[in-house]
Amino acid sequence: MTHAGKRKHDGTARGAAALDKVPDGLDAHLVVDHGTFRLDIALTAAPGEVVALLGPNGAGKSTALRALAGLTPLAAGHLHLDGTELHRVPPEFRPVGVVFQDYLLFPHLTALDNVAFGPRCQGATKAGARATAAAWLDRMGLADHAGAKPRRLSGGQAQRVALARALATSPRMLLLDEPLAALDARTRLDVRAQLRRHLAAFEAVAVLVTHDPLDAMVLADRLVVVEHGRVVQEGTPQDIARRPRTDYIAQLVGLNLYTGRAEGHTVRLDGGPAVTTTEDLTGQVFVAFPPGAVTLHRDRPTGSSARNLWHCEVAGMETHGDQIRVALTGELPLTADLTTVAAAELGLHPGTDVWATLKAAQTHAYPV
Ligand SMILES: Nc1ncnc2c1ncn2[C@@H]1O[C@H](COP(=O)(O)OP(=O)(O)OP(=O)(O)O)[C@@H](O)[C@H]1O
Repeated sequence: MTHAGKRKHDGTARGAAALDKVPDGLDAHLVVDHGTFRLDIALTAAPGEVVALLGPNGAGKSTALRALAGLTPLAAGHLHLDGTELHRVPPEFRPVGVVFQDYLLFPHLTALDNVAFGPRCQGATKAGARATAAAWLDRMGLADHAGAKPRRLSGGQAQRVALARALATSPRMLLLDEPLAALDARTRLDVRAQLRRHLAAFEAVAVLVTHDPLDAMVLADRLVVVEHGRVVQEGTPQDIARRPRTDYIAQLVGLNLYTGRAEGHTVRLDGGPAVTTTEDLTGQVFVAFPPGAVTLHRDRPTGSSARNLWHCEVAGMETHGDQIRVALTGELPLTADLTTVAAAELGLHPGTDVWATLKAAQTHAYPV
């Protein structure tokens, strides 16, 4: 992947001038006022980079995407794409392609004419636009469906036509709103893999909005997590999964997450007990551990090598994949994953008194 900031410097005056140029890609500060809801996020993306806006319902993701597309006005901030101020460019003249959640294909046009629509609007001849559209449909593996009307396309095919339609205009920024949300689970798997390949081949900026962490992690190079109209964390999927900074993200990636004050290998959790960790830190920290790292016992264990031991009560249980996810309250509220056999052997039910152990090596502490 290219990166906007990394420009070659040839040491000449021209090289120096190029360095002064505003970097290519997206540089936005989006402020949108919806009365009771205010969006205020900074967003950057380099050409070739795929950025996912991830967040719970109502976080402001669609509002951000609409602002990027020019469909919602900015109350303040700026919107630069490849050094051009897009803010004042009418939506139809922006070099931006949008794939909407329900694709919004023209029902009366064939797949080919849906895709040809953009190039035609950009001034291509009818034959030229159709040739461009045919090439895109071919690239999407849809050459055989060029003459089909949208109602005859499957969800996955319609999604690819919508993507082809957005890409056929050679946009400098591709916006995707919940690109896989309209698909059933089986189709989703295939379409996700295809979309990943198309996004990887796309050389300009791509921003996608999703509340599905798997879509975000698979499709994006970088995640920007939005809650209540603000960015709460951004980074690579790996970094976010390893070091969540809010409860929402911790739940998303399936980790128990706490804050506390570290002194060496001991973290005194805010309003809770101490946790022994392998990291040697000082000051405010996060402590995270996966539910699968917790072991439950009916009797207080003796001789366990685990450094952490808490007295808890089962608050609830639910199936989680092929495991049982147990919610615990007590000394430390936490979630534990057990095999069905282990849960049966322990005879767990809401209200059961249990002891939870956790090895220091399975915790992860990092500065706030
Ligand atoms: N045109 C509008 N006028 C007033 N309020 C709006 C408008 N559009 C969105 N909102 C409000 O802005 C907030 C953010 O909505 P938005 O659709 O951007 O969230 P989201 O993160 O995309 O959520 P979802 O995942 O449910 O689509 C919500 O509280 C919503 O009610």
